[in-house]
Amino acid sequence: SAELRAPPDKIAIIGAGIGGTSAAYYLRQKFGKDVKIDLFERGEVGGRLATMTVQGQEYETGGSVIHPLNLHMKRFVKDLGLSVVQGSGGLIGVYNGESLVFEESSWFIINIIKLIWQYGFQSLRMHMWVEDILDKFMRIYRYQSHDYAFSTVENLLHSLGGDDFLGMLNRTLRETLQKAGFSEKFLDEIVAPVMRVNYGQSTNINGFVGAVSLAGADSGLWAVKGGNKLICSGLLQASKGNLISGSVMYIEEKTRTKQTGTPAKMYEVAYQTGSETHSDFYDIIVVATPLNRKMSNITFLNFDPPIEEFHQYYQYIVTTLIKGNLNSTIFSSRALGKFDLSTILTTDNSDLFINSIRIVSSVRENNPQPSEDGAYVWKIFSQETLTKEQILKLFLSYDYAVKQQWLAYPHYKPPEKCPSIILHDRLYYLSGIECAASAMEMSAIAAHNAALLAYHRWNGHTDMIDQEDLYEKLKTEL
Ligand SMILES: Cc1cc2nc3c(=O)[nH]c(=O)nc-3n(C[C@H](O)[C@H](O)[C@H](O)COP(=O)(O)OP(=O)(O)OC[C@H]3O[C@@H](n4cnc5c(N)ncnc54)[C@H](O)[C@@H]3O)c2cc1C
Ligand SMILES: CC(C)=CCC/C(C)=C/CC/C(C)=C/CSC[C@H](N)C(=O)O
Repeated sequence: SAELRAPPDKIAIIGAGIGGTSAAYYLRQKFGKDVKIDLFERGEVGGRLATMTVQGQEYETGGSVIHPLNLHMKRFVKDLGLSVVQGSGGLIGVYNGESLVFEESSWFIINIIKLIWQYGFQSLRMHMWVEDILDKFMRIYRYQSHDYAFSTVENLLHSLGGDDFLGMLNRTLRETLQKAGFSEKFLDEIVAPVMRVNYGQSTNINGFVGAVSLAGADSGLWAVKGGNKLICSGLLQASKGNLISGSVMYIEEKTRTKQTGTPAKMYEVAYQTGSETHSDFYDIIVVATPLNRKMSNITFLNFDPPIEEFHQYYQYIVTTLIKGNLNSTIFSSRALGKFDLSTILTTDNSDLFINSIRIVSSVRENNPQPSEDGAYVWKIFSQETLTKEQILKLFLSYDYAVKQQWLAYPHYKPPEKCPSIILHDRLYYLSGIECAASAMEMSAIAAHNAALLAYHRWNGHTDMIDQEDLYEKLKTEL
């Protein structure tokens, strides 16, 4: 086996969302029990995995659904002894501002006939297109289980799907699907509404995130019982990481004399807790938050060459939870009691003030439970905060409304140039993977990769980084 250097004394992780906490978990696995791991978090553990309470029950307001083939998330749930709840099915409709252009039926066979009648076999072809991409995407688990790491997001994607995967970053989903022969009607009425509910954007997002978004409309989606953020607190605990509640302000490289008496290059992390400023020194840093002024506001001081400024614009989205009785007549002429849709998606129509609205279950239930008067909790995604007039238009009556604003995910604008993972010698950036696609599993994959990369670079194992033709090489291994 390859020779190992003494492990680092101290590692800092900035951000305790799913990216930061899974990085702590994998770094502990790689570097062993003696390294001190500090996680800096200025808000809540969980980050964009968060819940809000409506009349005593908690509901997801950020990252909510997990794909059945998201193997890191599945593994965390198993290792941490958590339970899952299955995504409730329910019927979906698509509203274009005037009428429902597509409406699911509770009869499976009627649905199939409807889909074929309206769109031919495009729905089936779309399913196969996504499945093919997912199939290649799954190669990452094999690479990571053999400890291989990548120094750029582009190298990682190339190892999974070659030039086709990189090409998807450079073209819009619409262009990609048009080339594949999908009709404008199908793109407008089925694909665009899925992009709006999942990423609050149009079909002009890059093809890769488009495919992830379509996977997010697959069946079998699940969530963590009690809230997805339980994974983050669980990983933090399992990794024996030390949580520091504070906001990191700057990082600077300095030469320090270690306890052994030898001088070493270390990173100073300066952070604020309340009105006090503190600082500490680290051998390795993993940045697990999007690096831009609005989101993390971290300055890199005196680096030579300087660390580039990141300007990725993040999409503003509002999640509103409302317990009430929907005024279904604005979507359909069907009598109030006969309206049976539980999700309404919308087409790309700038006159619409919502992206989607759907009935949700609390974090402890498999199925949504109405109150005695038949009111459900509805989750609405919108580009702006809903006004009282808009809420009154949507609901015949409502008891309660709460909202959460997000800079949710990158505003995708292909061609995408992904930020470097290696920002400096021992300074790693995990959130750059969101340029390809933002999802819980993407952050977990980036975290595993960053931990492997940090470990191999620390030990000089360059043969474990950016290996080409990995798929072919590993095919022959047992
Ligand atoms: C409304 C919404 C719905 C979504 N739905 C889904 C979904 O259904 N499925 C899915 O897979 N994904 C979904 N996502 C995406 C998913 O939530 C994110 O991709 C994922 O949670 C990102 O995790 P992260 O740890 O990389 O980043 P974050 O969760 O953003 O974590 C970064 C952390 O760093 C902290 N931080 C920032 N700056 C500093 C600083 N200077 N000092 C200290 N701490 C700092 C922040 O407070 C934050 O907690 C959704 C996102 C949103 C917003
Ligand atoms: C990373 C891979 C291969 C799959 C992830 C698929 C997935 C779960 C995508 C969802 C991404 C996302 C940002 C969803 C936001 S909204 C979620 C849900 N539709 C809701 O209404 O709350």
